[in-house]
Formats: sequence, C-alpha cells, structure tokens
Amino acid sequence: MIRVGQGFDVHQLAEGRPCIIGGVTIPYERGLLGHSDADVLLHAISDAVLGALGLGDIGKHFPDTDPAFKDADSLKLLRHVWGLAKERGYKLGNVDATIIAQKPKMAPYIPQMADVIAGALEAEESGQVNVKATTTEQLGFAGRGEGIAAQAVVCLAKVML
Ligand SMILES: Nc1ccn([C@@H]2O[C@H](COP(=O)(O)O)[C@@H](O)[C@H]2O)c(=O)n1
Ligand SMILES: C[C@@]1(CO)OP(=O)(O)OP(=O)(O)OC[C@H]1O
Repeated sequence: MIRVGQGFDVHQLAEGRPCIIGGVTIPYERGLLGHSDADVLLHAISDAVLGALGLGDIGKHFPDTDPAFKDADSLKLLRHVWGLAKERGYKLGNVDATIIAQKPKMAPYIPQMADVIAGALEAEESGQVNVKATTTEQLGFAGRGEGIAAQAVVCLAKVML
C-alpha cells in the first residue's frame, strides 16, 4: 500500500538564534524562532510523514506548551516520527521538499540536508530525498526576510511480508 502526506511550516527569522534548516546549521545573521530549534524543513517533513500515516501533526505529538520540547532538536523529533512509520510497517518511497527563503542562499547546504534527512528516514537509495529552495522574488513575508517557510511531500510504501 502507498500512502502520501504533505507538510507545510513557517518560522519567523529573529536575531540571536541559530539558523538550523534540514538539520544543518547555516551561518547567517539571524535564525529561526520557535519553541524547539525551529527547523522549518524538518517540521514540514515530520508533518508530511504524520499526514501519510493519518496521525495528525507535530503540534499534536510534541506540544509547544510542553517544556520537554523547549529548544528540542527537530532531528530527534523526526526520528521519533519515523519510528511511528516503521512500527506500522512502512518504508520510505521518496520525499520532495522546498525551502522558501529570500536569504540565506541554501544551495551550498542542500546536499548535507538531504544526507541528514535520508539518514533519519533510513533511505536505501540515492535520490529518495530531494530538497529544493526558492525565493519569492522579494514578495510577501519570505521575500521581506521576516521568516522562512518549507513544504514537503512524502510517499511511504508498506513493506510486503
Ligand atoms: N534561499 C534560496 C533561494 C533559492 N536558492 C537557489 O536559487 C535558485 C533560484 O531561485 P529563484 O527563487 O530565483 O527561482 C533556486 O532554484 C535555488 O537553487 C537558494 O539556493 N537559496
Ligand atoms: C516543534 C514544536 C514543539 O517544540 O514547537 P515549534 O518549534 O514552535 O514548532 P511548530 O512548527 O510551531 O510546531 C510544533 C511544536 O509543537
């Protein structure tokens, strides 16, 4: 059986925060604000996996009112979400994600992000994880540099026993 999920997330850019996207710390003058480390890309992918499983969203699994998730490492959250998929007998088909940011330039960091995500989702072949980036041509909140968004689509395949 094939299941598909999609995820979308936005975090505000603020001074005095590290810029962690796709599990990679990017040198930049501002970083993403959130209850956790605010890794917008890993949140979108986590939501896409949960969506494919019909299990709600990361806010349901990791409430932002719970001090346990203050400054949480979103890679650990994604690994937990992936555990839910494995328990239910799913393997990764593929993930395709887009980071929506005017700045910083993501391209140099995308291969490392894809490796981190492939590791967390236990990808078995190259090309199962695709990460892209786009500006919004200076339009809207992303274009003004107020925040960064990410969206993701995930396909899961049930392992046949
Ligand atoms: N934050 C970003 C945004 C975009 N890129 C790369 O630049 C290409 C052109 O972006 P447009 O928004 O003008 O289409 C895009 O395809 C990405 O490869 C980036 O690295 N970082
Ligand atoms: C990850 C959680 C939990 O720390 O917090 P945030 O970093 O604020 O992220 P968000 O994408 O708003 O939603 C999920 C939250 O519950």
